[in-house]
Amino acid sequence: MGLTAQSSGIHAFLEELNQSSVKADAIIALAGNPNTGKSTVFNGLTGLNQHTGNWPGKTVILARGNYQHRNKNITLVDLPGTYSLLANSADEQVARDFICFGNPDATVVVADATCIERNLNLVLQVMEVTTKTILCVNLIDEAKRKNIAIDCSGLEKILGIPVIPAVARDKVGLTELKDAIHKVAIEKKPICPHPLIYNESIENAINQLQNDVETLLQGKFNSRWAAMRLLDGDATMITEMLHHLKKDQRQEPLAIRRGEAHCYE
Ligand SMILES: Nc1nc2c(ncn2[C@@H]2O[C@H](COP(=O)(O)OP(=O)(O)OP(=O)(O)O)[C@@H](O)[C@H]2O)c(=O)[nH]1
Ligand SMILES: [Mg+2]
Repeated sequence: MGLTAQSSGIHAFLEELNQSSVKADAIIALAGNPNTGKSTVFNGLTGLNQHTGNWPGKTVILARGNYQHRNKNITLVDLPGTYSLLANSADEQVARDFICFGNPDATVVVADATCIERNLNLVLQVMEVTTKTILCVNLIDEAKRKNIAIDCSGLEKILGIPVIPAVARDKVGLTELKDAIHKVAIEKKPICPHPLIYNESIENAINQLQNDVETLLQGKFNSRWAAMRLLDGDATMITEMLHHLKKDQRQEPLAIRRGEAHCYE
């Protein structure tokens, strides 16, 4: 596919996904801190049905692959490892842009059970962008070896999202993960991530901006999260949002559909 300045990045990647020979019933982002086992989860789910390519316009390699579960075709996108959505590197920008603007049907964050606190930073950020977040707590075997026990059902209650324990290297937990993805991305099972509440002055500033931001974005992406990025003065994010809005005025959104935001019980 020929690339132009306007078709580089997220839009070109979505066009490529759209033109893929396998038509997806759902597109799932696989995110997480570096070295948490994302690719092991990806390989465990997709087997040999994979394709690796460059993110258009950047020297970042991305793998995407497919699997079938309950007669549905699921496409997984294995994103580069990232500590934060407040992107600094090209890798982090790619992961951020796909989660924030690619509108995946669900985002699975793979976390390392041996250092869950550090990993939860990204989980909380993803939950601020999308309600359709699933947490996969991987490396449970390593955690056990270190006498660390993770209370996944407790985490599920605190966060308000599905939490699936896994040992991806031994394919443990992958069926449960596929079931969770099915519920969120295909059945549109309601999820209500518990929102992070900031101190009063920050919340006031967000509230002041959010209505105007909502008018501008018209539901294209999360207005609370966009208002926070404006308050941050995150220049690369603001540029990307503007680019995304201009692009949307010229053409209809591509293959990725908007899901409904509901509550997970
Ligand atoms: N013990 C154990 N090791 C695992 C598990 N899952 C993955 N690993 C190992 O952890 C290492 C990193 O796994 P990857 O799948 O490459 O991790 P990643 O998140 O894709 O890494 P980056 O793409 O570099 O961010 C590899 O050596 C895997 O074999 C697990 O559940 N238990
Ligand atoms: Mg990897």
